[in-house]
Amino acid sequence: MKHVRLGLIGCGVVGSGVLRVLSDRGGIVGDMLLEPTRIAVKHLSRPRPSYVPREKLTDDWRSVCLADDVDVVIEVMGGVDVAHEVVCTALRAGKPVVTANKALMAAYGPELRAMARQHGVSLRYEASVLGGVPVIHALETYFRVNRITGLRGIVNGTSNYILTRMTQEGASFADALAEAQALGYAEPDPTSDVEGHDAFFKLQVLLQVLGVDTEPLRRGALLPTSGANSAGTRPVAYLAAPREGIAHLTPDDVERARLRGEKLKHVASARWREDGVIEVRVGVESLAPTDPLFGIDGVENALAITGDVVGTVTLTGPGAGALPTASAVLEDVMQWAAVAYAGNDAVEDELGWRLNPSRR
Ligand SMILES: NC(=O)C1=CN([C@@H]2O[C@H](COP(=O)(O)OP(=O)(O)OC[C@H]3O[C@@H](n4cnc5c(N)ncnc54)[C@H](OP(=O)(O)O)[C@@H]3O)[C@@H](O)[C@H]2O)C=CC1
Ligand SMILES: N[C@@H](CC=O)C(=O)O
Repeated sequence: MKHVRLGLIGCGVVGSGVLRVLSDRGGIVGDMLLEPTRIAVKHLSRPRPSYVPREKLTDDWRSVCLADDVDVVIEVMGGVDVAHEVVCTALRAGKPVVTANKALMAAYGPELRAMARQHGVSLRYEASVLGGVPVIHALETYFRVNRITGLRGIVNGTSNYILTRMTQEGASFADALAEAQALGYAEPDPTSDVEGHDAFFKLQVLLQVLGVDTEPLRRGALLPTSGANSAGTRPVAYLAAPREGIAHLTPDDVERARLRGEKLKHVASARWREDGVIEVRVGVESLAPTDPLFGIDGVENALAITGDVVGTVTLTGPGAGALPTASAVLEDVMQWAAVAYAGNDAVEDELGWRLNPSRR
């Protein structure tokens, strides 16, 4: 049995979820023994669940990234600036990294992937989009025959949970948000969820996986009235309308949609145009029962991927929460381990093909 030593940076909702899964299974996942050897947190004295090995806690994340007894660094602390330093430190030290951090990947994805390649190590981020649903894996390894022409989804569990509770139970926005926080769905700062930032980050990560230039999105750039054509070889994405969240919605808005037989949903979408420009929208839509996203309720997420040959394929599943996200994090660890320990180079080639133009 192969022994894989994990260094966790962060032990909140997601980090604790990872430790709970490992504790429940005695560390054995497939043919690997996964052992958390070091765990970095911010507040050493904070109460933790019983399955968190307190003797392994430190408030020095750098020592975890550089430790000889850490084979893989798992970044589940959130935020951007320190997380960026964490991931760069680990990659430069030759450690593979698994992260759940979409804010980080939206801002620094291209740089971090390049750094990982330069140092010959793996960087995986399945948990950053759609929680437990393997959508990044699907986009990286499948859809080669198809030219993708559209992505459309409900990609923020907190917003969907709030809107569902308001629609079905008449709950107040504040109560539903408090529930989403208690259930571990919301970001440490839930403004990111309810103002649409989180969904926007996730769409940027997905577009990056598909080789799209997301730099204008990072700047919040709206589609120029002219001259938006892609001059280069890569498609370029722009916002077709300002990003919108759900925080401005009133109970009356929700009720009016319900009386029409519709539901208000927070939807993120990207549409590929013939001229190489991709139009991105992140905002509220009133969905009719015929819409494939109409039945996606609660913390459930969905992504409809449209290809020119297959038509539309929709992936759905739990979009947030400790265990679904821990599942995605540990699947990434196992994906890396399959390459590193089983010598299965084909897996690495599969996962890297779309990001490395020489493999296209
Ligand atoms: N919650 C979810 O459902 C999902 C979350 N994610 C992503 O996962 C990441 C973590 O989210 P979540 O677990 O909910 O967040 P939490 O706020 O629950 O946990 C954050 C953890 O990071 C630790 N931390 C913060 N700053 C530092 C620091 N400087 N050094 C060391 N540790 C630090 C905190 O320490 P302490 O405990 O001491 O405060 C805490 O343990 C985010 O990027 C989020 O976007 C992705 C998918 C789903
Ligand atoms: N806060 C996020 C967590 C998962 O990415 C959400 O609600 O979707």
